[in-house]
Amino acid sequence: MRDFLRRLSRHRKAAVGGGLLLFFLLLAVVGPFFVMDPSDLVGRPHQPPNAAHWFGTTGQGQDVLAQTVVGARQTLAVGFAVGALVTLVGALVGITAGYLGRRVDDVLSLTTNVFLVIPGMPLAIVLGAYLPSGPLRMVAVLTVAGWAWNARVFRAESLALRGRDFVSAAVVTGESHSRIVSRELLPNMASLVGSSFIGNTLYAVGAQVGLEFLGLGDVSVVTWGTNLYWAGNDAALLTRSWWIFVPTGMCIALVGFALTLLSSAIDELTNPSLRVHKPAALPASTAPRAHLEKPVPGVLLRVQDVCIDYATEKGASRVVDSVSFDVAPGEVFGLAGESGSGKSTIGSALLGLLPSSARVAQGRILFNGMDVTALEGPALRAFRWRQVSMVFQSAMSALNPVLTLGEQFHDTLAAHGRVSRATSYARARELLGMVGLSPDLVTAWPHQLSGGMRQRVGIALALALEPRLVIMDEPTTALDVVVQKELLQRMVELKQRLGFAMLFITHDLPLLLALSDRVGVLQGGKLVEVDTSANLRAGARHPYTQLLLSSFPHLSAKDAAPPPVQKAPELSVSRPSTRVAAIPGGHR
Ligand SMILES: Nc1ncnc2c1ncn2[C@@H]1O[C@H](COP(=O)(O)OP(=O)(O)OP(=O)(O)O)[C@@H](O)[C@H]1O
Repeated sequence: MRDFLRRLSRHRKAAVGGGLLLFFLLLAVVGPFFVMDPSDLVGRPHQPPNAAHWFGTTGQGQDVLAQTVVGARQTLAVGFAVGALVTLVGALVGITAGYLGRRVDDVLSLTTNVFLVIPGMPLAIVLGAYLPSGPLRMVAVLTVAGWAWNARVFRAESLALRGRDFVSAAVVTGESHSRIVSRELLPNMASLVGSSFIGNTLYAVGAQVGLEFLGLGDVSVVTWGTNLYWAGNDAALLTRSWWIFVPTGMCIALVGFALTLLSSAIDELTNPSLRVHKPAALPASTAPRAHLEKPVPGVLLRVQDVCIDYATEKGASRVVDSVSFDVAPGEVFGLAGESGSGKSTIGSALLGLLPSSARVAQGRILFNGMDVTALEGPALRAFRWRQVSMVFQSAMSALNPVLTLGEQFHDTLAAHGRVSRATSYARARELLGMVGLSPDLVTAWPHQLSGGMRQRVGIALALALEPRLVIMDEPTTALDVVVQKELLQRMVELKQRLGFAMLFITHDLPLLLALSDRVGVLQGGKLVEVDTSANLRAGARHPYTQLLLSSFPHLSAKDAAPPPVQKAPELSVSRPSTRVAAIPGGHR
């Protein structure tokens, strides 16, 4: 929390928004002591700004400056009170419904939905007509009209958090509901509470001014809303007395602007994908930008001295360091290394899929002589999938949940040329059959498939345009060993049939040795060893490769003795999984 507040204080939008808001708060608290009574008739009506009345006078001869300053007090007080109450009631109802579920959720959700279908403004007008006048009426009316959509947001968030491991852990350790809500759920919703409060305050200021402008507030009290009400009543527009409503209008707009900036700053600080990194965080790329050169015979992909940096708050962080390797046409090249060694980052760079916070700072990635790092726009889109495709790590989330499989194939094929739906579906059937699935699944939805089936669909999609290289980024993670084995067998058969090259990324070195022609081993972003699988099996040279190999259990007594391990320099190896996959003709 302290860290968040420190970052908030350094955020430019938060500083501007917070500064503006502080100014208006000071104006509301201290300002009224320094201006004349806003109700006194102090001059002639409709006087433009002059030395005695800096903002001029109203249609009745009151001082506009005094009305603007004094009006801030009640408007902001009601705004913040409603903001806090709407957030509190919404959070209470939403979290209770989402966390407790079942009956409680049914009742609270029904109540919330009833309030949601009643339009807010008419509800506020009706309630306003019956409640006794005064600022408390405004607070009550706006809270009743505004809490429901907030409850929806909090319910959704607590439903998402309720299923998380740390909440389950708290439940099984016997913690009380109130403790789980206050210690586990609420701290994880701090940013939502903050941005909801600011959004609700913005709603409250706008709705309050709107109601008062319509004459539904207490018109005898000076607020920004009643200032506008009286400006309308005194024909300020007809008499072109702009000074009567412009100052109040400007104040409302500036408070809205300040609250929006604060809300946006909280979003940016709490949502990693919105974080803005200073351009200075990444040094200029020194990668040459040659677009095309003569392809080298026997080399399909050439990764040449590639360095990749991520922009972080502490500056550029190098996660791939001077990596070089070649992949020949039809070859299976394995990239191994512990978690975080940079494997997926390299895979993403090959397809131009690095996030905006990352960049190839040095080196070249040549695909058949074409510099992939220099590709942009339509050229990059045409290159992806037709030349190089990818099977993604997460079988569960790689498919679009709202499209049938046939539509996803059609999307892929149509993105690379005009193709009728009938042709796409025919090709989809053929590809599904090729990966061992029933062609009839073309009409199925992703949620109807198991993890293994979805990953087969992922492979079929990757082969749809017959690319020359397929990147397999941990394609069998989260699948059991039997499905894993079937899937890899199928991939090997397809590779032999179709002749594409494969870049296989995994931390499972024995699996790679069984599957690949050659293997490169990454440690901390550096490629420490590249050799044929046969040579690595016979005896890895680098201590890190030896350590990776020795960390897997062996099935036969002969293999049980690990290869001699030298002390690995600067090494902290997280033990990879103990999966052993038997591939036909593969490793041991
Ligand atoms: N957006 C990012 N910003 C900063 N650093 C990042 C970002 N994404 C990844 N990294 C860092 O880059 C390094 C390499 O990550 P990468 O995902 O390529 O590793 P990996 O070897 O594929 O790991 P895994 O097997 O767990 O997927 C890691 O240290 C990671 O923390």
